[in-house]
Amino acid sequence: MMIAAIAGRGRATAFDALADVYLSRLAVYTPVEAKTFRSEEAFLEAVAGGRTRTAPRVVLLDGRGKMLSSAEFAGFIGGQRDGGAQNLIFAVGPADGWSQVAVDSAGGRAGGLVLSLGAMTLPHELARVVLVEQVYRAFTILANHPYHGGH
Ligand SMILES: C[S@@+](CC[C@H](N)C(=O)[O-])C[C@H]1O[C@@H](n2cnc3c(N)ncnc32)[C@H](O)[C@@H]1O
Repeated sequence: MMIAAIAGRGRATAFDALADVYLSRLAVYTPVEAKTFRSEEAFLEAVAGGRTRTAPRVVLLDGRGKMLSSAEFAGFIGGQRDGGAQNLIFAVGPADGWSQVAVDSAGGRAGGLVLSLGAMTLPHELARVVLVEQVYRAFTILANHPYHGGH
C-alpha cells in the first residue's frame, strides 16, 4: 500500500509528525510506503509505469469524490485486499488540487475511486493526516479491534 502526496520539498511539519503516528500504527496491519511526488504529472507517470503483476488501484482524495462512512471505507479496503489487489495507492493532491484529468483518470480506472473526506476543503497536509487515520481505522474495523468503538 502507498500513501502518496504531491508536495514541495519543505521541512517536515507538525502535520507530518501526526501522520507518522498513524503510519506506524498502520504498519502493524499492512506494509505501507509513504511517498511524496514533486508534481501531479510525476505521480501519474509513476502510477502508469508501476511494475506490479496487476495494475495499481488508485484512490484519489478530492472534494468532488464519493463520501463513505468509515465502515464503508473499511469494506472498500477489505474488498480490494480480498480481491488480490497488489498495490493500493491513496493519493492526496497538491495545494491547488488535482486537475480534472487526474480525477477522471482515477475515477475511470478499474477498482479506482475518487474519495471525498467531506464537503469542506482541508489543507492538503491535514487531508493526509485524516486519510492515514481513516486507513488505520479501516484496518482496525476489519480486524475487529476495539479502536473504532472508542475513538
Ligand atoms: C487544499 S486542497 C485543494 C483545494 C482545491 N481548490 C480543490 O478544490 O481541489 C488540497 C488537496 O487536499 C485534499 N483534500 C482537501 N479537502 C478534501 C476533502 N474534503 N476531501 C478529499 N480530499 C480533500 C485533496 O487531495 C486536495 O487535492
